[in-house]
Amino acid sequence: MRQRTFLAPTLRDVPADAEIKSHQLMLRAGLIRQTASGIYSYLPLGKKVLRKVEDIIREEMDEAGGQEVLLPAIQPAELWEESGRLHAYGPELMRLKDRHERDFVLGATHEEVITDLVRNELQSYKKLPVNLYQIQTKYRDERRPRFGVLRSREFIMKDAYSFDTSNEGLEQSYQAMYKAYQNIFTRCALNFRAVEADSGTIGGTDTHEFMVLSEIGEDTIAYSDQSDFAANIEIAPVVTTYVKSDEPLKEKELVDTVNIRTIEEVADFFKVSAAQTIKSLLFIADGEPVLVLVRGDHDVNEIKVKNVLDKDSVELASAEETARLLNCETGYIGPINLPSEITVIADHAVEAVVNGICGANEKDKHYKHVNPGRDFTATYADLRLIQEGDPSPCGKGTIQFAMGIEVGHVFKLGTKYSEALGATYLDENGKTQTMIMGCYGIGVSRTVAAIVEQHHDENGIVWPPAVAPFDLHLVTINVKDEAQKELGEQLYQTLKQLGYDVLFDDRPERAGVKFKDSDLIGLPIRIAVGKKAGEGIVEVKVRKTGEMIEAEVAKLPDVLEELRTKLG
Ligand SMILES: O=C(C[C@@H]1CCCCN1)Cn1cnc2cc(Cl)c(F)cc2c1=O
Ligand SMILES: [Mg+2]
Repeated sequence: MRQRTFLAPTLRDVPADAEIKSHQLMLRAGLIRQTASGIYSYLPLGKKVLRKVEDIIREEMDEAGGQEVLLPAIQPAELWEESGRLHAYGPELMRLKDRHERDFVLGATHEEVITDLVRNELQSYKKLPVNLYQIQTKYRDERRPRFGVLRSREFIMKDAYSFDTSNEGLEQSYQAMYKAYQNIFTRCALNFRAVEADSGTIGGTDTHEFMVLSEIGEDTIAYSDQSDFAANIEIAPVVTTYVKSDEPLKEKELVDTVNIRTIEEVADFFKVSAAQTIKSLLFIADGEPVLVLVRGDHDVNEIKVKNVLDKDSVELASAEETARLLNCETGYIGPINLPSEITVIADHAVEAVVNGICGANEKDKHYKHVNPGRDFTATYADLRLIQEGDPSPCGKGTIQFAMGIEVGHVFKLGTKYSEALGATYLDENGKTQTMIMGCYGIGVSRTVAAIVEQHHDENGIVWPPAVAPFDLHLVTINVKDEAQKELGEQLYQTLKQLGYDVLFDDRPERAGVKFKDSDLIGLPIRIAVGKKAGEGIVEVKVRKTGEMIEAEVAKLPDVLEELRTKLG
């Protein structure tokens, strides 16, 4: 490809609203351009990388027994009505009407569509198990799109769906996908971890997220420093055991605490550590008020609260709701003298508090010498966020944190959708059975951004060869010099005949501009045709290491072959 006509508009300056390196570099190197908030156009360089990642995904999915399909982005609302999800999603699910005023949704995911297809086409156990996948654009109207294509409103996903006749079958499908994901992200040269995760709105049981380690990741991974345990902090179990002090229980006492609201203020006022205080948060779970207690030095894990209560929606009560239900403001609420309709659940750590402090459900008042069991009752569960230094739930080592970008998510769905949509088959005894499903997603466009996050330096992107938009960057330094021009043109043909995908910088630009653009675009190897063209000598540079080699043109094929083997 000749750069003179190639659409790769590079930018010298960092665009103002691009906060992270991958967003900045994908704009500056001419891979993407924003069309609207959270909506991007892929220019040729970006599209070529997308295709490389997609091809790696296809190879591994096909190898794992997947069959590629393509499902519609415009989905009849009736299917979402059948699954019960049409009204479960708010504005994030984009909706439209056709010319006949019929309702449709823009595909945020495809459980309904694929289950509808399978229920119509597969009726016998002989045709199962099956794994169908697609690589397709998804639409989710994120409230706050950010970080370029990492969190956009239109994005490319590989989504796969497996259909089995037994839980053992599902386990095999799940493991096959898990292995395929490990291969995919390894081939994309990503440093990633598979972590135990929460199945969220989709339901189902086991689920793992594939996280690319990165400081700008939005997810917190809790991992053991002495085993391969790793989990999204949302579900990482706390196994700490608490020893109750044997100090004598003192009489509960009501204390004036004017303007003393936060845990820090309370601990400071009573000259105790935060671990001596009880933090109370009022939640509304499917419309019912629930008071959640954690020790003052811990934080509530809202996903654990939701899972323990087994409710569809669990939200922190607003200040108004708190005032209405407890007749005081949030800084003074507590588990004592509660209206009877309010359930109290507490983290295990609270049970071991002796002579603690908590809000008195009265403005400017706290109780001290509070003792769980004597002064209030609660149902105890693991409700707190795990912290660095906590013992690992696997029993070996202690927990450390790392930030991650979720690029993959695999789920055991079970019969949630096949039940709702009646995807059944006749088993070997002619009995009707419900198919057992799994679903498996990869954020393809997000993976491209994650690769840039992990593969760049101060001069620009450093593409791993397997996903680079071109294999080689051939640069004629001075196109006005006959010898350089001639050799450049000749090498362009030779390298293409050797099977290399070559970006040829034949532009009448100054050397400095060409080298800056070349480092920014970041192809693995650059061949510069310069002053020694007359002697048949070119300069070969390895982008990743900066290594420079002067090579005779005749030896270039061998030099490149050697580098290709070394670079992988
Ligand atoms: O998508 C999944 C589960 C798996 C992920 C892998 C591939 C198949 N689906 C979960 N999820 C996430 N956000 C959503 C957003 C909207 Cl607006 C929606 F309507 C539905 C969903 C939704 O279902
Ligand atoms: Mg996910």
